[in-house]
Amino acid sequence: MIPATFEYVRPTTVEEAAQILRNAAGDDVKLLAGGQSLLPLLRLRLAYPAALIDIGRIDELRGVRDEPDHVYIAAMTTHDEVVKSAVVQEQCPLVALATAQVADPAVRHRGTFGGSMAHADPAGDLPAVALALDMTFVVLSADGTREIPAAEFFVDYLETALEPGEILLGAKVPKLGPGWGFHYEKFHRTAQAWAIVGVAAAVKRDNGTISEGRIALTNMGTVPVRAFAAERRLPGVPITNGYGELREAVSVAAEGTDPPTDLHGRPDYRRHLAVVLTERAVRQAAV
Ligand SMILES: Cc1cc2nc3c(=O)[nH]c(=O)nc-3n(C[C@H](O)[C@H](O)[C@H](O)COP(=O)(O)OP(=O)(O)OC[C@H]3O[C@@H](n4cnc5c(N)ncnc54)[C@H](O)[C@@H]3O)c2cc1C
Repeated sequence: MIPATFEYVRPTTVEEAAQILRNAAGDDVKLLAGGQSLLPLLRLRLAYPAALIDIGRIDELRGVRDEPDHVYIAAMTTHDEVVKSAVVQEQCPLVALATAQVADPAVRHRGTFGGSMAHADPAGDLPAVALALDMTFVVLSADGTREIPAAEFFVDYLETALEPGEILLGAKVPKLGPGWGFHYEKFHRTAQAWAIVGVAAAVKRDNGTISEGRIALTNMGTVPVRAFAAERRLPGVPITNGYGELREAVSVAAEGTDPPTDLHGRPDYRRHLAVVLTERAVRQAAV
């Protein structure tokens, strides 16, 4: 289908984009990042904004910065740039591991880190990573910048804590330091498909046991979910070949989730997958 008619503007600075957004208050205006989620919605006429603000030419919204206690990933950094960033690979490898599993190379060259977070698709791979790593989102609002912890950012299906007129500038990814291992386990039909269920795991190892773990689940509800019940059971689990204690610890991984029913599975199937994939993710992260 052909999208409904819309105005198109392409600012070159964040301030210009913010001004256009402010002037358009009340009108249905959308930011256009990589277009990989928004353009299909337009073509299907599931969205028909009066205007699109293309932020693709704003240089200050691109890039990765290595700061003393965090890595800053700017919103318009493409998935491909994130995967290839040496800073991301070294300082926050979970982001690189998960982003490498987003869609296919064509989508990764256009789609952006910030677009994935702002779109907040529960089947998207990066929101769960944001939760597992306790990222902080940096947002430009009418009164200046404000910060939103990942735990408060994803509000509902395709809905975030971003207010109308706000622009996601980027995210701070805390550096977790030595001893941590990471893995993103994704169960999908084909190599480039969306997750039926995904698991982001960060595990701290200490003298042959797990001393701390963080687990977040993709597509187990309308928003990504932290598997706190399983996390609480991880400290003290030995990292051995048998892993009987690990299996026992992660058996509660799906507790508190509300997975969807769709063509790819019912909630009980997804809960089963969440447990199996959590065991795999933690095991991989711990070695
Ligand atoms: C075939 C296909 C397969 C895919 N498979 C996967 C997959 O397996 N895993 C996965 O995680 N994703 C997948 N995606 C989605 C992809 O990751 C997109 O990149 C992502 O969902 C949206 O990013 P974008 O830059 O294209 O944003 P856009 O589509 O341009 O925008 C999405 C939404 O976010 C808003 N927005 C964008 N940037 C900002 C900002 N800076 N501030 C405020 N609001 C903003 C827009 O207004 C819009 O509402 C797939 C997409 C396609 C087309």
